[in-house]
Amino acid sequence: MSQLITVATCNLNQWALDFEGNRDRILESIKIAKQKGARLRVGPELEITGYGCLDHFLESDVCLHSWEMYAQIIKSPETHDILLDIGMPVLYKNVRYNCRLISLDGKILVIRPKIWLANDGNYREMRFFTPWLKPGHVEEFKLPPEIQKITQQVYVPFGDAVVNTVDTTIGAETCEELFTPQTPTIAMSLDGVEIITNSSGSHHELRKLNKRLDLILNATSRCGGIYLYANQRGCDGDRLYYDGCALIAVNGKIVAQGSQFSLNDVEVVTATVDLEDVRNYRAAIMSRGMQATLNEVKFKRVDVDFELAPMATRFDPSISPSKTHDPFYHLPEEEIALGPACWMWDYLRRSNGTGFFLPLSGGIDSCATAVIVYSMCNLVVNAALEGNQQVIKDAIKITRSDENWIPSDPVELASKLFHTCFMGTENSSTETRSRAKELAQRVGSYHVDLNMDVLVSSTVSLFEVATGKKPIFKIFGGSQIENLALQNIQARLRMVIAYLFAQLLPWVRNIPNSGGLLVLGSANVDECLRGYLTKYDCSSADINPIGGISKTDLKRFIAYSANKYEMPILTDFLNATPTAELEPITKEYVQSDEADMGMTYEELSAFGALRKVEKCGPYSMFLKLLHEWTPRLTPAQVAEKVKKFFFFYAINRHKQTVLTPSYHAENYSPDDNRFDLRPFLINPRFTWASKKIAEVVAQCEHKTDKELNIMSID
Ligand SMILES: Nc1ncnc2c1ncn2[C@@H]1O[C@H](COP(=O)(O)OP(=O)(O)OC[C@H]2O[C@@H]([n+]3cccc(C(=O)O)c3)[C@H](O)[C@@H]2O)[C@@H](O)[C@H]1O
Ligand SMILES: Nc1ncnc2c1ncn2[C@@H]1O[C@H](COP(=O)(O)OP(=O)(O)OP(=O)(O)O)[C@@H](O)[C@H]1O
Ligand SMILES: NC(=O)CC[C@H](N)C(=O)O
Repeated sequence: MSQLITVATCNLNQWALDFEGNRDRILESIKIAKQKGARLRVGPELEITGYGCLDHFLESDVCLHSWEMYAQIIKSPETHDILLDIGMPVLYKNVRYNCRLISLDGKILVIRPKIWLANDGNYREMRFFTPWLKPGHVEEFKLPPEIQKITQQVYVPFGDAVVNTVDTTIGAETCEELFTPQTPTIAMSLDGVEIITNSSGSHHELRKLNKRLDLILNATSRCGGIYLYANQRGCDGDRLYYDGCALIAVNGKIVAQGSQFSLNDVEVVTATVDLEDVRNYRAAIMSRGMQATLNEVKFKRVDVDFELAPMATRFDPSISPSKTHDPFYHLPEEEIALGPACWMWDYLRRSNGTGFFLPLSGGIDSCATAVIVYSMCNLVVNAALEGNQQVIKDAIKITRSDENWIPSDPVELASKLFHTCFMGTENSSTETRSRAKELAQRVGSYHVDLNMDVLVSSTVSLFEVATGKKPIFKIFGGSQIENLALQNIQARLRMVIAYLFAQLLPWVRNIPNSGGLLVLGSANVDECLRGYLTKYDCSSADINPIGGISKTDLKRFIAYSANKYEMPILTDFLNATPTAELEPITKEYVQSDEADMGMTYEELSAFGALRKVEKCGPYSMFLKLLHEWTPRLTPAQVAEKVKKFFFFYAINRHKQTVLTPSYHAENYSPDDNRFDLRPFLINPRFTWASKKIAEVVAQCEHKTDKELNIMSID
């Protein structure tokens, strides 16, 4: 007979160190889970502190406040009558662990420390936590005195134990553990654990969700079982956007999937599932049965007198199992429209900002940034119309609006919080100026159109007076160095103007009690990688929503937005050649990004992925591209391109150290702060690798060893 149970997992928008806010969102999720009839509620990893506290985890205050919040949660009668799986750091024998605390009715059943910590890419868990390197091992943990008074317990099991209810067995897995070759799910499921919880702090990256879902579906398809995935969602204080997508899977099929991007701070996902389905599924696979019989890992079971299916002995026609459905994925262009927009909203409300200021050039990148702000305004309006009180409250606070105001039109909202500025010089074309103006009108931003030639010429004159030398552009006979200096001064002055306007525009507009605006930067990931930007110019902003996105993806996003938001002006941006407009335009010469860089944006994406994702140095990148790009290019041309890429990457690496914090979106991001740790003084000629590349080129060109005069390299 079927044994139906209702279980809940959730996406919570936690904020690092916001103990009370985090507590309230946890309480809210428990309340909703109970209202939906769930008997088990799972929350995200380190939900009490917020996942991204980083070195704050080293402060004993963080553990103390975690216990204080935890005590308030489990002591409240509203959180009783449901099994709770809550995440926080715990200090045991002076060692800090990243833990799950499973409790019922104000009593702790088990504390399960994370065994396999996340320590690559964006993650540094080993800096703050020690892994519990003893799978299956359990010890006794003496609770802090204040907690003893609340739970009436002195010792609780600490380690890799599972919970036995009257009717089933539950085990916890934490985020990264799902990504390991030998996931805890395998041993637990072979030992008869039927429900596995996974509490995550997992960030968004374009096109990554399928990896997470594949792992969950694959694990539950091979092992059978009910899998509850919980995740943090939102910007909890840095470059990452945790992308929720809480879900419930049974035997390789999804029965409930929460949203990936949303402005809802608390989203509870429930499903009604049948324990008998797990048993039937597993018991029908004989090979699995043999492995289970031979399995030596026996988990300590912590018994609790509680049923997940209290009515199982009687058929209840009002309860029916949730239906299975296919996984849902957004298109990458939708991910760009939604992820950075949600991140910016969290950033704006949590930084107590008044709005954004964006230097709008009439090119693709700043255009994409503007459209993301517009997308944010759409999300806010939709959430407000759905009655999201938190969003309405935040919107009123940010825009200093009347307390009865409800955002109902994205253009109106943008007109209150979004400011754009075209900063023209004599090198600007009328096309870029008018494109910027038209886009600003369409999205509703408060737009300033100015000319800054007087500023540029007076700065150059000052230099002339001080040194007696006058730099001139290359096309008028100047040297490369003069040409660069004349470009950079325009770009850098734009940054100074941007900060001045960001500070004073709300004052100009008589916005009451306003602070300044956050300055938005819009250098894309490829420009950053190649260093095709001026250090401390408009790329130096407060935050950059597109700094982790490739030019190719930004173009796809603009094409998608032209339809989605009915903005025909966006096709003009797509059709324009990307140009910095820092050099004079003549009949024979118009500056172009790709010509200037000596490589295309498409090539940059390929170099970027090979360097970072495939871990290629110059030599192995050359070998890989040799297979891919010949015979379209000769081996010598491939070698030239690879060397050129590494040359510019190396000479400009220092720029990464001061890049504006950007939304992390791309797996080949060169972000120096967290994701791509490299030296910033590198010999750009990579001499030894270059010799080895030359050797292969010669070999391909059928030259003899003698002709080559090859050095011994073994
Ligand atoms: N290893 C190292 N460690 C630390 N600093 C280092 C350094 N090497 C140079 N530097 C310093 O870096 C500075 C040179 O870098 P930087 O001032 O950026 O100047 P630079 O890289 O020489 O020129 C900027 C480039 O960006 C291009 N660009 C394209 C499109 C748009 C824009 C724009 O801004 O709108 C710019 C522009 O055409 C030009 O090719 C100097 O102060 C130099 O001393
Ligand atoms: N005329 C301008 N007015 C306002 N801002 C500008 C102007 N030119 C450049 N900027 C700012 O400086 C940034 C870098 O300039 P750059 O010319 O490199 O742009 P880009 O990378 O081609 O981006 P875009 O496609 O937005 O022009 C732009 O994204 C924009 O924010
Ligand atoms: N918090 C974690 O363990 C996260 C690591 C994991 N690889 C992820 O990206 O989801």
